[in-house]
Amino acid sequence: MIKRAALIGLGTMGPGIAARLSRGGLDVAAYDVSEVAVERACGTLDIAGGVLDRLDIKVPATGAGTVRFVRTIAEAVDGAELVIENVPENIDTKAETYRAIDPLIGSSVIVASDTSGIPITKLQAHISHPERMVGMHWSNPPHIIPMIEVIGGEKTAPETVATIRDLIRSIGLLPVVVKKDVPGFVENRVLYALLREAVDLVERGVIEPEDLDTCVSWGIGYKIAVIGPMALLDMAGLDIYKSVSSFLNADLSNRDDVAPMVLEKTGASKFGIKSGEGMFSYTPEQIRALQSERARKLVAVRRILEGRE
Ligand SMILES: NC(=O)C1=CN([C@@H]2O[C@H](COP(=O)(O)OP(=O)(O)OC[C@H]3O[C@@H](n4cnc5c(N)ncnc54)[C@H](O)[C@@H]3O)[C@@H](O)[C@H]2O)C=CC1
Ligand SMILES: Cc1ncc(C(=O)O)c(C(=O)O)c1O
Repeated sequence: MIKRAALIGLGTMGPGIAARLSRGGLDVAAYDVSEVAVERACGTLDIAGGVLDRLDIKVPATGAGTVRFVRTIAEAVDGAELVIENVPENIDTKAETYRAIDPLIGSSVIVASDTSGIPITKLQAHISHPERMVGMHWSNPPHIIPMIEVIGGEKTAPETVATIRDLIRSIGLLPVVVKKDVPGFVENRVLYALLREAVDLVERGVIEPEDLDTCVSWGIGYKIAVIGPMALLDMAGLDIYKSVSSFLNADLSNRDDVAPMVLEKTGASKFGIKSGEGMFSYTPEQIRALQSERARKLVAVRRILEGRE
């Protein structure tokens, strides 16, 4: 079983992934090109650890692993059996990272990408042992959300997929193997179908952003955590779905570019929480309060869904 992992990229996702892997018994060497990112990651590890305590995530009998922050990519991958690439969602940045790693690792090392949806087949073109490359798509916040997609590209060996699936399972997480390497895999195809429609409704003035969130969170969201989409079809009745989809599908957003509202905001550096303004505005105090309130609620909901309270 894999014991030593390298984590490359410590932005939004990295610290939570490091915390969860070490709680599962892995020793993690963590690296980022940005000193600021490393400092922030150091600061958030303990917070993530506290959340894992509240989730009752136990350490294995062999003991907890460690997180070691290192200064070079070579130190990070030295001795690692698994390298998790977690750099920005840009194929050139990812390819550059693989080129840096490639001469430093042996042919038995698995390289996993946390890409949100770039096909693994495209990524593995930039590495000399493509059979050892796999998608390992965590969901944000990664120390709280237990599901991880596992995706093989055209050249991924089935054993590589099986090893990552088994690793995820062995540390108490929920692997879902995606059978075809489609862009966005499954989670983000479903999420982006929802987000495209949500952005379109707000942009067309059908609803205010706050009301859109109330509608989706208390209508669909709350329900869908308990009853998944396939089960929901049976609960509603396929006859109803047939009738509604016969007129509604044609009216849903089929935009195939990025919505103007999103281009306008990103053009003005309004990225959301990371810049203090996006769809909504946030002060630093509000961000801290929101993050702890969200973690508290997600922990409580997860404990109930797992039948622990
Ligand atoms: N933000 C999210 O909700 C989710 C993101 N992902 C995916 O995970 C990956 C990372 O996403 P985020 O953490 O959100 O990105 P981010 O932009 O917050 O962090 C990326 C980090 O990578 C670092 N970096 C850039 N080039 C590097 C290099 N050559 N070597 C080492 N570090 C480097 C940056 O300094 C930054 O700290 C992306 O592929 C993204 O699509 C996956 C699931 C959810
Ligand atoms: C907006 C958005 N985009 C991508 C992802 C991802 O899973 O890659 C997420 C997420 O919640 O994890 C997301 O919210």
